[in-house]
Amino acid sequence: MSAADGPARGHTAATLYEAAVAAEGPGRYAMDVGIRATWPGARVAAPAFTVQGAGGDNLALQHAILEAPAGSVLVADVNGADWGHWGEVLAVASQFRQIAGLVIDGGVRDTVEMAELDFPVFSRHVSVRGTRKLFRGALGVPVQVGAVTVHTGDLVVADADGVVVLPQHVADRVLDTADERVAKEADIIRRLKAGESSLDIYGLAEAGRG
Ligand SMILES: O=C([O-])CC(=O)C(=O)O
Ligand SMILES: [Mg+2]
Repeated sequence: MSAADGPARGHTAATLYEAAVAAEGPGRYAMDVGIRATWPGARVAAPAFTVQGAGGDNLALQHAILEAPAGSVLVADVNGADWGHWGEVLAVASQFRQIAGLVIDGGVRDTVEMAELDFPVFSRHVSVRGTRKLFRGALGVPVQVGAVTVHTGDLVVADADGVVVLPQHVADRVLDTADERVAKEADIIRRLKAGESSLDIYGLAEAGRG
């Protein structure tokens, strides 16, 4: 488990999504599938610091880099706009301040450089078009990102499968449920490797017979 996995105890986004549904019932725990890792292997698990910006402008993001606590992940709404709001320069600035990554409902650029920097970024678009720097936006306010309302302090876990957001008041319960789920799956995998079928293990042999 790397330091970046600490707040999520090393659990994946998919495990935490299932654990959230099991522990809390149906809800919007996952961003829509349009918000994706911008480079293979990108992952982040950290508390959110929210940014309300404007499409085609990255001044709010530049302020957020200075305001966000070390260890947080920036979660930004720029209205889904397909400009390159973020790139190598802002990633380097963020790393200097120990910001853990970026999730943005909009576009970014310099994705190869961000992979080389090992700076995780999740975005709706990748775009070469640069932005204005005029709108200071609002920091730390609730934002709508990937169809989820995100508050500063929510636990964000993002990987190759997508982005999960856990409000602070449910995070511990969901993490405990995820621990149990992983232990159960380890046992299922052990039984599969011993030759049992998934239908028998899950009690599905007669399912769907009508
Ligand atoms: O400079 C910008 O506006 C965005 C960018 O490409 C970078 O951060 O490298
Ligand atoms: Mg650039």
